[in-house]
Formats: sequence, C-alpha cells, structure tokens
Amino acid sequence: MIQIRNLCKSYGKMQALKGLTMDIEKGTVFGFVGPNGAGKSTTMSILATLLAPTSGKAYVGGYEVTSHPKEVRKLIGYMPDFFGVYDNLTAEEYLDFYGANYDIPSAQRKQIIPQLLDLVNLSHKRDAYVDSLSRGMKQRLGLARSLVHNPEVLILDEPASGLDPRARIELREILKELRDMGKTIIISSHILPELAEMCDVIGVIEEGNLVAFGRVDEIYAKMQEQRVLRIRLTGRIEEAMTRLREMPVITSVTREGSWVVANFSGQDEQQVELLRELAVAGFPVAAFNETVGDLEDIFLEITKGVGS
Ligand SMILES: Nc1ncnc2c1ncn2[C@@H]1O[C@H](COP(=O)(O)OP(=O)(O)OP(=O)(O)O)[C@@H](O)[C@H]1O
Repeated sequence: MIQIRNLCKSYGKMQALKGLTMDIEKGTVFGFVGPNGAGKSTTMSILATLLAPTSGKAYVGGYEVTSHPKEVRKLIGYMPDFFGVYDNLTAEEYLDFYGANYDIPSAQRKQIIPQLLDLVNLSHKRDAYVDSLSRGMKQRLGLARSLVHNPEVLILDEPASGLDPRARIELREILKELRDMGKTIIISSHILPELAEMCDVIGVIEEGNLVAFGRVDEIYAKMQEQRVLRIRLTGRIEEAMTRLREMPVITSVTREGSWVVANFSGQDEQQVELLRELAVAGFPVAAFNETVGDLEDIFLEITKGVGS
C-alpha cells in the first residue's frame, strides 16, 4: 500500500530524513517509533502530500505523492499532532465543514457524520463546542475528521500523546475497529511499548534513518525465548551454578546473594525439565521465577540493520 524509497528531506543544512526506505502492506497497523526530532512527522507530512521531499520517492496506493497529490489525498486521512482552535463550531458542524471540503454532498454528510461520531464514541457530544471538549475527545474528533472521506489509509501523528490511560484504551479500541474495516494505519509515538500494544509491524527511526523494522508477534515470540530465570537456593549454590552452566538452554549464570540468575533461551517444556532436574538432584530450591527480556532491547537486537 505504501512504498518509501530512499526518501531524503533537508531543512536548510539540517538533514531530517537520510534515505528512508520501507514498505507498509495493505491492512497493516504500522507503528513508527523514534525519539523527538527523529523524522516521524516529516515522513508523515510527505506521505500526506503536505511537504515535498528533497529527494527520493514515496508512493501511496501506487501513486507517487509529489506527482499525484490529488489521488493520494483521496486515499489518505491524516491527523496531525496538533489540533487547531475552532471557537464557534460544534463537533457535528466541525465534521460537516471537513466533509464539505471533500465535496461530499450534504445528504451524504448527514448520513455519515452520526456514524463517525458513533465510531469515536462522541455521539453524546454532537452539539458541544469543539473547544469545550477534553483532549482525549478532541483527539477522537480529529480521528473522525480524518475518516470523513472514508480513506483506505490513516496517518496518525502521535495520536496517544497527552492522553490518560483510559483515553488510550479507548483509542486502541477504535483503532482495532478501523483495522477490522481493513484500513492501513500508520501511527507514530516515541514510546515503543505503547505502539507494540496496538500495531502489527514496528519501524524504529533515529536521526532520519530507519534502524529497525519488524513484526510485533515475532518480537514477542523472541521475547518468550529469552527469559531470565531467578532461582533462590538455601544451600549448594556454587554446585547448582555449575550444573546450570552445563545445560544447553542456559546462556549465562551469575549469582546475586542466595539467588542464581540464569539467562535462558528455550521453550516452556525445557524450563519445566530444568526445574525437574534441579529437584531430582536434590538442590534446595526455595524460590523460582522468570522475567522476560526488555522489549526495546530485544526489538533492536533482532531487527537492527533491516531497511537501512
Ligand atoms: N519546518 C522545519 N524547519 C526546520 N527544521 C525542521 C522543520 N520541521 C522539522 N524540522 C527538524 O527536522 C527534524 C525532524 O523533525 P520531525 O518533526 O520530523 O521529528 P519527529 O520524529 O516527528 O519528532 P517529534 O516526536 O518531536 O514530533 C528535527 O530535528 C526538527 O527540528
């Protein structure tokens, strides 16, 4: 659905994008993660045809963004990371105004707008002034606005920023509905775990370069394989460490007081077997627990270099 090829953007001497290349397939929820200033908004603005790249190409639905902006705009709904001020418009009037901008006939707008307000759980705020809405509600109204022309692709710049946990959950639920409708969604954030909860694929951008790109389910599967086991023994600690080191599923063993900390790379069955072996050998195991690896570390480790 989206192809980005060697995309570069400079603001004067500042190189915001340094040859970005990636593909986003139809129906994917793609999370674009990176620290402030990494180039996420720049990329999204180029895809939304609001900014011209310095060099390189970007295609949406096969249309190149600079030579076919009209076709691209029909395909995409864009929600920027800031929200304008609209003193005298109610939520309904606001959506009607944007619908009219897309040349949607009045009768059709009357039909669509209640559906959109319902989708973003704002039907009860239909007659409320936009400026009186909470931040979470404004975000949801912005989302409804980006959907007014029923686009195939949604580009959402930091939609969860500034939202409280409850508003985030609501947003996630709405995104699920949109995904179920078959939309391709691009969401940016500077928080990887937040995106991992709602996306299928994640790309990490740093200083204008894509440094990692991969599927979230693969990352989670990998995380399950890289566990840290913590075993507390009341005696024979050194002996237990030697026994653990001999096991192929253990990659390293250290000691923290009465705890033995072992990096484990295997499946549940092998973990069960490990505990059984220790018990059968009579080691005095008082406690046994596991922690999975750090999402960001594992993500970067297994996906680095991809796409760059
Ligand atoms: N209009 C502009 N003029 C000059 N520099 C700009 C302009 N827009 C962005 N930049 C610079 O380009 C770089 C990338 O900015 P961009 O907004 O794309 O990053 P971002 O990843 O979206 O960051 P954030 O998470 O803070 O929104 C930054 O260093 C930024 O200061």
